[in-house]
Amino acid sequence: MTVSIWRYSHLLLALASALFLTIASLTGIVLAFEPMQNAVQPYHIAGSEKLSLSETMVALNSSYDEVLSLEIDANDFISASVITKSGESETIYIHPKTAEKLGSPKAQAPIFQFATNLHRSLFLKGLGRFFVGLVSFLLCLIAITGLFLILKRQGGLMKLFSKVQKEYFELRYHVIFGRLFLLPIIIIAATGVYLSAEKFSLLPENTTIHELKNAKTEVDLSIEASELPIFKTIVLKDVKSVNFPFSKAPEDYFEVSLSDREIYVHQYTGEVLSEIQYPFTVLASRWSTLLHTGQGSFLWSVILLLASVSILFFIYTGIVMWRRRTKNTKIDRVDKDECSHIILVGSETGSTFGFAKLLKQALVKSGKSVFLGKLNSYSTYKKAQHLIVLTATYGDGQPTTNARKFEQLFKTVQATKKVQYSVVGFGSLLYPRYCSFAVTVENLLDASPYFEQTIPLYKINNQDERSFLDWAKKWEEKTSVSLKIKFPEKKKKQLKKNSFRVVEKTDLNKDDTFLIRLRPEKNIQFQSGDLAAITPKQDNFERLYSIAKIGDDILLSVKKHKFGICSPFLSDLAIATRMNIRIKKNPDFHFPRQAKSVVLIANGTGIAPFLGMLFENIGKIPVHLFLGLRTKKSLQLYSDMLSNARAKEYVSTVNIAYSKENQKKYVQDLLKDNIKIISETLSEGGAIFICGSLAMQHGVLEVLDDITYTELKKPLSDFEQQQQLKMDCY
Ligand SMILES: Cc1cc2nc3c(=O)[nH]c(=O)nc-3n(C[C@H](O)[C@H](O)[C@H](O)COP(=O)(O)O)c2cc1C
Repeated sequence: MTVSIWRYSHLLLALASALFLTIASLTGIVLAFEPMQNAVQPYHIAGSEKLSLSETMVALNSSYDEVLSLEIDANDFISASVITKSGESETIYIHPKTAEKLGSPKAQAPIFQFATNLHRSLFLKGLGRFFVGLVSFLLCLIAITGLFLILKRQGGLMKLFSKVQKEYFELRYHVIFGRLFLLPIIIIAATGVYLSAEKFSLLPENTTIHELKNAKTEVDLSIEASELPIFKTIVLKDVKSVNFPFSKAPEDYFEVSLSDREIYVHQYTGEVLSEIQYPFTVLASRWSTLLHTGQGSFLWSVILLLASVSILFFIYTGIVMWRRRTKNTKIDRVDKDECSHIILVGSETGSTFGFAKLLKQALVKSGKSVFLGKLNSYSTYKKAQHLIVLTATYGDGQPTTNARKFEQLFKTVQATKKVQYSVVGFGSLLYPRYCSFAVTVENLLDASPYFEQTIPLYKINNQDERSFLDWAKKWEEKTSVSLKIKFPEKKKKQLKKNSFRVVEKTDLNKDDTFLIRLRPEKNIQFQSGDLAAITPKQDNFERLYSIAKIGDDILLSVKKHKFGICSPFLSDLAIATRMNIRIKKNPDFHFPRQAKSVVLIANGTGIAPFLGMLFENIGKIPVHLFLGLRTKKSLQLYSDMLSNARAKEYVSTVNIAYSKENQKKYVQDLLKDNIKIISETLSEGGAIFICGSLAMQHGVLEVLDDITYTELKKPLSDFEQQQQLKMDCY
């Protein structure tokens, strides 16, 4: 079955039951506290499970006038109905060894009574119980469809717990918590269904009845039951309840309920007069109650509590995801034949539509007429000049549901005029066939004489906004159409501002690049690879720079852009100037001191974090640096630090490619010359870090993919899933 069918089933089931599930979860949360509260009552005596029933009987007989019954609940609290020496009838918790009264069972607290009624029947008696049973069944189906969706997303059972693709918060944590709470939720739902089925007598009835043997009546009446061998061999752990004989008459007997069977025992001979093995339905019912209510287990009630909270979280995040998807996929009605710019989208969960809408807005702002549609609606476009395809890839390189017909349509719809095209692939490096449907579309368009490529296929990992802006810049340069794409401001976590002082700054080199060293005025915690968020005085926009930690200072490598704002601002700072910087932790980009080996790949100013990381390599693990620069002179800025690191054996090899020297070389070429280092690092679980421009990242990823396929017979995605690939590109 395709992903979309699972997804729609999951959504429909969830929508159908959301209200009842909310009530069931809220009351479930309240009810989870009941077994927790019970479990901490002081009525359980450690080690009592190992005592024999006979020992407790002796203690009871000597302490009370008469004993009517004994019960051991899920918390291992032992209660007895007794008539005391003063003739009062009482039900009390007892000490199993001394039969001393420990307390009295209390009635259920009103809050738990209320929650139980609402949880079980919504105060609607039979009808309510039916609904609750039905919703439990739907929850089972939701969990099962959810499991399939997670398996599809993660690439199978073996990868269930591997890295989850970076997405917006609600989707990402729907998946992360989904795989964590799936099992408890299935258990809650299945036991709920079982208990409801039982209430509606849908399960086979337990019809076995005791057939009593003829009990001996000529017996020695002086024998104490507690002395009988049978009661000495039964341990309290196995006892559920005991009904003591009504009278001393030999015809009256003990009714003993054990974990797996019920026995009637002659009170003078100990003979088993009848024995019934509990059928499966009784045991299943007992287990369902325990698992559904958490009775007797503090830990399980905590898990039930968390699972109930998680259901509310799934309802909330599910609604956010659904709203996002429907909002993004709403298409406005514009005549396709009137537009000069056609944007066609392949999107499953709506995020690609989000990008397409921003693109459309930017084009409209530039005075273009734009049609935005799905790839499945591909047709002829009378006035089209540009076609831009933005498409995601799903399920091992397949198109999205709304792009499935495109290939067929493209072959049958007869194009009528020449159109410029550009394809943007949205995908994730976690999947072996990265953006492969976009490649299919690119190839189809490329092969058609009616379509002419504006810029080559551009692949975007994890809906990265910076990459989309990079594509837009490239497209803009080629078409001279201004694209002012603005992503909506995200709510940023307010990071603490720290005051820094400029302590060192180099002159600009030939590439207009400089190093700037800033010292915090207070002691602060950060690491190389973290990000410095800098807001220049001239505007209010924050820029992120990957930092090196040198001593306690931060070191930035900055390229001054003529028409930039932040880089000229930094370049103009005088020594000793104070400024505020927020430090954003970037734990996925920290040097792994425990790794067997590390490869660092950078171009230009992307070397900055590595300048700090090298000096963290105190264990002197093999570290190979691959660096792409423009000219030999570009290296001067970093050469002292690199020589120092080499002298201290913090770096094993430094490989540099110059793109503007006679022998033009890029960092990708260096990797091709050092296949062994790359494949060994990956196969022994080491990490590869990439920092620098997005264009470099694209080239490097292609080479790495080739190396893993040819050398290790695995796709690069396998290593991305193992979190061996760490990237910070811009
Ligand atoms: C179940 C599933 C399968 C996926 N398969 C691939 C794949 O084979 N190749 C790829 O590059 N990306 C794959 N992705 C990633 C998506 O293409 C990527 O997240 C995309 O940005 C989603 O866009 P949308 O929200 O518009 O559907 C997959 C994602 C999911 C959830």
